[in-house]
Amino acid sequence: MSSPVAASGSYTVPGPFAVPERPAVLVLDDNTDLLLACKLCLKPLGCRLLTSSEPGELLSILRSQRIEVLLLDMNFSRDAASGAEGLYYLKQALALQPDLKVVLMTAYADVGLAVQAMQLGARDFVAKPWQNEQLRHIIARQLAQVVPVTSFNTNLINSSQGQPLLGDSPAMQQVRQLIHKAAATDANILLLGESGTGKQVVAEAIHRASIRAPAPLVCVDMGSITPSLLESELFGHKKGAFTGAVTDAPGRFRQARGGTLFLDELSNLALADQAKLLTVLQKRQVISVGATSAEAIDLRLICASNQGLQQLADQGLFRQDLLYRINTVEIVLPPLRQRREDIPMLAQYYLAMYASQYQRSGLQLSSSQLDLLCQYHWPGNVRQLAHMLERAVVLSESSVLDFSQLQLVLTSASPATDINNPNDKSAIAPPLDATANPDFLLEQVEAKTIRQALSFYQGNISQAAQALGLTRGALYRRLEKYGL
Ligand SMILES: Nc1ncnc2c1ncn2[C@@H]1O[C@H](COP(=O)(O)OP(=O)(O)OP(=O)(O)O)[C@@H](O)[C@H]1O
Repeated sequence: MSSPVAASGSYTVPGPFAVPERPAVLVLDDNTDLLLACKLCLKPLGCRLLTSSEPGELLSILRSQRIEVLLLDMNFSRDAASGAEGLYYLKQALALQPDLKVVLMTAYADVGLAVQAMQLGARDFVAKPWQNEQLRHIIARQLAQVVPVTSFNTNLINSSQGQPLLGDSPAMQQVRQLIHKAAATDANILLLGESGTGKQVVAEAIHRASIRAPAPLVCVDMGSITPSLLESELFGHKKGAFTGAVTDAPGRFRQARGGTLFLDELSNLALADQAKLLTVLQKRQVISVGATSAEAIDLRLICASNQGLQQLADQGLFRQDLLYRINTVEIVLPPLRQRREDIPMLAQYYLAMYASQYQRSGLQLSSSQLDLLCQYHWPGNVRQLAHMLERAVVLSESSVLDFSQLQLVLTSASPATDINNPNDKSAIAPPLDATANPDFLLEQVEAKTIRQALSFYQGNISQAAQALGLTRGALYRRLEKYGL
């Protein structure tokens, strides 16, 4: 890829991916050291950066120039800790510029304040002290909403604007370091880890932190593509190439031109299709179905799998040469039960997010309930935790969240397990108790069948969903419901 960074430092990606004007981020904090740290941290995003230590200047800055994102401290006066000043300036800023994307800087304990701020219109918050990578992702996520990258309206492409990668445990710090190193290169990356550990979040983070960020990130769930259409979906087709090909279609490789192609659930690829993918990667050229000439491709490839691809290669189910081609950098996402110290932060984040979304102010997480969350073994990882918080926010009748209404077995902590290891069954939750209420028998049967399907397909969500006649989304909802 030719470098898109011009001498001025502005992005000049040609063609449809050009960014018309650099958006501006204003950082407002009375600590000048922190302002400098923010400048250095956010510089790689390529946006215009303004800083001010004078909250009184906020409105005049907003009146004098276009600001897209405001990173706002909550306390300015000496010894102030209530956050009232931050809320005051937040309201003022949004009254003047309602589409301003405000990210607040809070202390960890300020979850109530963060909820209040998000209800007033703040878009996100970042807990101090932050990891640089985390702050960059949070701001990049807001910028992504004002700098439209080319998007393709199909169900194979994730339309979300991204999710900050949370977690400061030693395991996640190692992941961040790898992301940082890999993002700076154009290397192919393989993301491994159980379902729900954040592989897609990491893929988005790598894309956003890379030089290819202004171009599209195209996500393809290999498990959801009909095998007979795979070649056409990935490489495109010419009009008339087969019945139903009524127009030319570019295919995902071309759609990701200049950017990143994320192939999720790669273990679902049949051996014959693996050979085709390998040829494309070796030659760095694609040929549409029905076309006669090849076209060069320029993209970064990120692949993901919740099954160990080396194990599959050892069993002859995955091509070793393809594995070597895609795993230049390999990042293994740890299961949540192996980084329990991240659970409070994740729980608070999702509590604030869903409380804001469902307009439930004043919700609290008691320390005993938080302990329960920290003890649970979370076979569905962060996805399950997020769903659990959402459900608790919706169902809770008092201001203190209560997880007892949820049909999850939160009482027993299971040992650390590896879902990629077929011999390791301890990630499976204990069975629900039918004797407590015979009406649940039908649900028991459903839970058991799902467990069997998961065990049979060795944790492969797409294959299990297909075998059960469910969409992946419907299967995820059931996994969460039964605590599987
Ligand atoms: N570190 C994290 N910080 C914040 N949210 C996270 C994190 N990891 C995962 N999530 C959330 O959990 C959910 C699942 O994440 P994601 O889709 O990235 O998992 P995955 O490993 O790709 O799962 P699958 O293998 O099933 O596709 C998403 O809602 C995502 O936002």
